[in-house]
Amino acid sequence: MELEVRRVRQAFLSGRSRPLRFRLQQLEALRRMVQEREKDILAAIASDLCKSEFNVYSQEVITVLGEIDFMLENLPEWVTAKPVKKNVLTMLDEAYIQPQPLGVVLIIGAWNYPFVLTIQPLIGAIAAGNAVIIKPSELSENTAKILAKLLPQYLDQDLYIIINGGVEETTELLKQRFDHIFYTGNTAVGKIIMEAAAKHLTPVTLELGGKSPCYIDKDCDLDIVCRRITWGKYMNCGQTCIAPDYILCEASLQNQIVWKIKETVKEFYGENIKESPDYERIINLRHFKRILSLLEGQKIAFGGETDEATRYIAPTVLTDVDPKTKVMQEEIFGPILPIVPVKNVDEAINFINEREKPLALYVFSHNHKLIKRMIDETSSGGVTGNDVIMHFMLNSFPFGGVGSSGMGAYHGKHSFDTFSHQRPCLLKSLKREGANKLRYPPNSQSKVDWGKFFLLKRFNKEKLGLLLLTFLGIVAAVLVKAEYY
Ligand SMILES: NC(=O)c1ccc[n+]([C@@H]2O[C@H](COP(=O)([O-])OP(=O)(O)OC[C@H]3O[C@@H](n4cnc5c(N)ncnc54)[C@H](O)[C@@H]3O)[C@@H](O)[C@H]2O)c1
Ligand SMILES: CCCCCCCC=O
Repeated sequence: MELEVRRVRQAFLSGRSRPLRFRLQQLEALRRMVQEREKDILAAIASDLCKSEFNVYSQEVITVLGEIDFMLENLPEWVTAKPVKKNVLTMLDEAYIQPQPLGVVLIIGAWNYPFVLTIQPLIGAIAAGNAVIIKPSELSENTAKILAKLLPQYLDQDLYIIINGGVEETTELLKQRFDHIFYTGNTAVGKIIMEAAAKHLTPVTLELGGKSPCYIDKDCDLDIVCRRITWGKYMNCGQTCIAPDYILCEASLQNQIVWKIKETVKEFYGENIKESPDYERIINLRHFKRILSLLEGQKIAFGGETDEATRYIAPTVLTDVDPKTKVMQEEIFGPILPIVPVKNVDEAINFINEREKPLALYVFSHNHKLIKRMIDETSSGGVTGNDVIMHFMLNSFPFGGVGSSGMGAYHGKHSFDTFSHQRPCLLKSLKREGANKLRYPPNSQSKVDWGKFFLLKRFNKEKLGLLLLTFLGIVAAVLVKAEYY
């Protein structure tokens, strides 16, 4: 590992990842890889998650291609230095912010959307001019293999390398020094990553998980609400970081919600869900057993059928769920949807605020004020009102968690910023030394007064015009004198 990281660092130090033209070429090459090897990529992801190729394309590939296009279009503007507002002390200087690459970045991907969650941060890291080590999740092994095969065929082989492996390899990798670590996965491992990063004072972006609540107000169109929730909950068999984890609603709505979700499940996946090309499977036996254990002691309103051999768990809804039970203590990350009755919106807000900050929050209501109130009085990584998942799709939004659901964010310009250092650059002249006398010792009351005048704006406004004119006169005189000599 040490040798590999050193090789990548050497490549970064060569400076070739920095020019805009090079970054654009690499992003174009990545786009070519996705387009030319689409079939191989679709097949690998489809086999990891028992997913139809249509679903792979619309859930992962489209986002990657959209992100590359967005970067190609905007990067020339983002990389340019931005002049900043100046103060009296710097009014004659050049002052700007220059985004610069951080250096060697480690990206650790997750298995549930193994392509987009690995490649989308890579796009940002390349765009910002970094060298990158990519560690895909070992659980989606076919995607990890195809990435290891294809990336070196299209991208610079020294600047962007892929290291495959599990916990042992990741642990070894984390001993090395990076300039940024970008991790997607569960909160427990997030803490391991942060601890390892702290040893080198390496900044981290942690894209973690949590229990994302869904509040359904009684003033809403339940048919539409249940259709949207059903789509977001059972997509990828519930293995989506921003899937609605549980529903909060008044008890009187519970039966209708159950019935409408049941009908929608039938409409989406047919009578025989196992046969549906749109219904995925649980990634492995460990997760399958973990999810089954969440059903113990619960009232199953519908669903609950399982098949260990194929790791099938039917879309399931639980009613009258006690918040103290296991299903409400950990992120479900599977196709089980508990409904927890609450008295009203106040109780729902308290319920959310008493728990860890979720990655997403969903509120359904015709009442715009109620949605705004929910937003104002709670905290979560992102919010969508009257829908689910959709805030992930808008790349002008920063995507990320807050509190235990993560830190930092990415997508679009936010990715570029995450992987850049915003370097303040102040360029002064060696002339005009007279104007600097104010800050050199010996200090005095009059210098302090002038400092207050210029920097703190503690002045009598009526005299401002006169003083400003005097000051400009002095500056002009100093300038003329400096040029003359
Ligand atoms: N915020 C997001 O964008 C996002 C996206 C996807 C998943 N998630 C969250 O991820 C979780 C599910 O993914 P997961 O954690 O099962 O993914 P995972 O098991 O694939 O782990 C993610 C990465 O961590 C590495 N890893 C695992 N154990 C490790 C250890 N002990 N030390 C060092 N590295 C280790 C793995 O090799 C892998 O590359 C859920 O909580 C979900 O909400 C979040
Ligand atoms: C179209 C759905 C994409 C959702 C990606 C969510 C990333 C977290 O798991």
